[in-house]
Amino acid sequence: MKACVLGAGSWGTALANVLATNGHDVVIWGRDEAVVNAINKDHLNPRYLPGGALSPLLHATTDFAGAIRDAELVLFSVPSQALPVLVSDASALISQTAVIVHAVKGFTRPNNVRISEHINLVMPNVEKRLAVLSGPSHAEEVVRGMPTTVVIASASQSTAETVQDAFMNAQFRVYTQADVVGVELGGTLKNIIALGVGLTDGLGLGDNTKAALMTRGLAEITRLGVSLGASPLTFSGLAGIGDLIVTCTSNHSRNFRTGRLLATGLALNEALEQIGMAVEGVSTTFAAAELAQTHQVDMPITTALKCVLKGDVTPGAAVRELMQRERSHEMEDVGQRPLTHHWRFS
Ligand SMILES: NC(=O)c1ccc[n+]([C@@H]2O[C@H](COP(=O)([O-])OP(=O)(O)OC[C@H]3O[C@@H](n4cnc5c(N)ncnc54)[C@H](O)[C@@H]3O)[C@@H](O)[C@H]2O)c1
Ligand SMILES: O=P(O)(O)OC[C@H](O)CO
Repeated sequence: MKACVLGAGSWGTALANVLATNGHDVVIWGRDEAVVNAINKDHLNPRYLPGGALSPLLHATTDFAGAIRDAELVLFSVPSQALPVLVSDASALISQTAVIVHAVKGFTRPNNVRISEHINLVMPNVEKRLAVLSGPSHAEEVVRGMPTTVVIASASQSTAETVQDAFMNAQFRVYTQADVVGVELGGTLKNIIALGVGLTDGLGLGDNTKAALMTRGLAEITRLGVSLGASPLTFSGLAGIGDLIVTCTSNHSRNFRTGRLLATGLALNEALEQIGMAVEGVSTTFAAAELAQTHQVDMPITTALKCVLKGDVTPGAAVRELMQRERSHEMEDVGQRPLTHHWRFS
């Protein structure tokens, strides 16, 4: 299969490498000439994946149109903020029969639209050729061939299976799913919770706190997901709890590490500069807080984190506020729960 990967950062490089290892004819497009040259000459991407040896069959280019031309599979793998321009630029170049995949974990801003929703708006009639790749998968481990499982969701079973076949190998196991909304939202919303868990780690709080945030975080992202049309079951799968675990417990996670840096007193822009890569959880926190308001979904952790990111409250005060809300029944909020808590600082 002739495949084109748009985005030569950590995830685009790791996924392109999986396709190249599987024997596909892969070209990866990047805007940074130094990264492109390193992939072609040294079979490395030291800027984004230090030490990860790449397949010598993987070819990189800065020629956007040339990369897309004749591709049977086009994969978008850039941060969500870069996605809309890229989709607009690529839409007229992508073949009418190509399968389109995206691996982006975020919303478009400021309208808070899911990425596949955005692609469907810009490229009408692609829904049956469009798939989402998500799940617990740090690029650093994928490029080293560590056993990894992901999920491909599409409105078309045949498209999902085509993409499954393209990526699947002995180290990279791919499941299919029909719940596009749930798979997209699971991978996107877990980043909020990873930021929060990183904050508590940075504050020196314990494992009880992390487990509480992960569990109650899953409850609230599921509530929002269900109100946006996702199946609650998807949140107990790879794109839900699977990705939540890997992001909240790993030093590879840029979201987790950003939270930890914020707890040391760094300003948000300083923390993001230090990470130097996509930290989707920041814009996702604001997007989710707005969606929660619109859909009247109770998301106390997201609301507290939004206030911390805005600098309206310290991380310690946010934890205290979360712990001292009015008493509640754990399973009362499996479905949608109306907003009840009035935030002092929201
Ligand atoms: N890194 C991972 O392990 C991982 C795993 C799963 C999903 N994701 C998701 O994949 C998406 C991409 O993240 P990443 O980890 O590759 O980020 P990254 O920071 O490692 O790389 C981003 C890449 O996008 C490029 N880019 C940024 N702005 C651009 C623009 N305006 N136009 C063109 N290219 C631009 C950068 O040059 C870089 O090559 C994110 O939504 C992320 O959540 C990442
Ligand atoms: O490094 P993060 O926090 O963007 O997480 C990467 C992946 O989404 C983990 O599945």
